[in-house]
Order: sequence, then structure tokens, then C-alpha cells
Amino acid sequence: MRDTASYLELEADAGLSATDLHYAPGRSRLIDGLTLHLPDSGIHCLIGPNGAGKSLTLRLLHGLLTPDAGAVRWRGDTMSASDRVAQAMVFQKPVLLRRSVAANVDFVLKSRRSADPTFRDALLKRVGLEGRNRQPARLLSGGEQQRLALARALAIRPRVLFLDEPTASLDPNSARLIEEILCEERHHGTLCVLVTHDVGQARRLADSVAFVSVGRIVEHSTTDAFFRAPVSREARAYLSNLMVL
Ligand SMILES: Nc1ncnc2c1ncn2[C@@H]1O[C@H](COP(=O)(O)OP(=O)(O)OP(=O)(O)O)[C@@H](O)[C@H]1O
Repeated sequence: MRDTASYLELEADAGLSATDLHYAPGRSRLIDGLTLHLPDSGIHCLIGPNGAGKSLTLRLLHGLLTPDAGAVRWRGDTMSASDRVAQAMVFQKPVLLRRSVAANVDFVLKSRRSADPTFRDALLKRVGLEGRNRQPARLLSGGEQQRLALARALAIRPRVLFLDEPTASLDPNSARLIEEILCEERHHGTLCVLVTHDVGQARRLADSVAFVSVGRIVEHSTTDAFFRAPVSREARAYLSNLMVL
């Protein structure tokens, strides 16, 4: 288990690294010198107040946004096209095709030239959508749509999985199912980068917690160290407002 200092010193053997990222559309410096080093596996949470820059950070790490300055690297090298292809993202609002449940997963599999009905059905079973293949995705409940979005992400067998508040509007059973799947992915060696406002979820799942404030990481430590003794003023204020401290 890494301690606080070693997370900050992880750069040399990091899996996913962001170094001194800046993102300032217009005149607002939304991401302002953000540095984050993550191992190449495990579950790592970004937490912080509304508007801190957590979603932007995920988008920059995933390559959906291009930083104005700074670099995102995978195992020390500039992110290649094949590195990007091995990444998937689950958004807070599920992004689905107006097609059937099965067609949503098949679309991803075909794009990877790996159409496989057995694998697709196994994925749908894994997310609790067994037997729903022919149902239009738009008629699924919000929680079911989110689980289908996760199945689509898992269809590419991601090396890195980014998740932006994936359980924010889900009932406890759906949320727990998604948490169980993330634990399975960790077991398989996937790197999961999870934005959450649910500190209970971060405590249950995360190997490390990075605290985002005003476009920067102000603290990054093991989950235990973070919740036991947060060192930054910003994280202490956030946690004491939640009455966690
Ligand atoms: N394309 C953009 N142009 C201008 N401002 C933006 C853009 N995208 C995001 N922002 C602003 O950047 C700030 C950070 O946004 P971001 O979505 O990353 O916050 P967050 O930490 O994920 O917040 P929340 O917890 O509310 O989801 C917010 O003030 C947001 O309004």
C-alpha cells in the first residue's frame, strides 16, 4: 500500500500521468497546473466541490479535450492512438444509441471488429440486463441505462475506465452492482478513475483519493490516509462540511 508521499512521488513508474495541465477556454483558467500520477491499475477517486474541475480533468485525461499546456502520458510515453482506443468513459448521463439494448453493445463490438453475441450476452448479464436484448434502450429506466452504458464501456475490454459520477442518480441496488463491477475490474488489472461526490463510495472502493480544488490537485493520498488525516485546508473544509471529520 502506498502512503501519501509515495503517491506524490509516483511519477517515475506511473501508469497514467498528467503533468502541469492547463485548460483555459476564453479567459477562465478552469484547469490550472493540474498534476496527477496514477498507477496502471486499481480504483482511484477524484473528489472535490462542484465546479472544481473534476469532469474536465477526466475529459483531459481521456483525450476528449486537448490541454492548452501540459501533457498526459501512459507509462511515461505520450498517449498513442492505441492507448486511447483502450480507454472507455462512462458519463453521468448515459450516452446511448436509439436502438435496442443488444444493438448498443453490438455497435461497440463491431467497431472493434469483435462482434460476439456470447460475449455481448455475458456483458448484459453482468450488468443485470439479461433477457432485455430486444428492448429499446430509450425505454430503460435511468439506472438500467447507466448499466447499459457501463456494458458498452466494458465491451472494449478497457485498459483504463473513466467514470463520471456513474451512480449519482441510481438506487442503492444499482449503485452496488456498479461498485461490484468496478471491484471486479480492479481484480482484472483495469485502471478505474472515478469522479464521485459519494464519500462513502470513495471509502469503500478507492485505493487512492485525489482532491480537486480550483482546477488543481491539492492532495492525493491513500484512501485511509485521506479520510483519517487530510492535510490540505481545502479537503479538510470539504470533509468537515460533510461532517465526515
Ligand atoms: N467548455 C467550457 N467552457 C467554459 N467553462 C466550462 C466549460 N466546461 C466546464 N466549464 C466550467 O469549468 C468549471 C469546472 O467544470 P467541471 O464540470 O469540471 O466541474 P466538476 O468539478 O466536475 O463539478 P460538479 O461536481 O458540479 O460536476 C465549472 O465552473 C464549469 O462551469
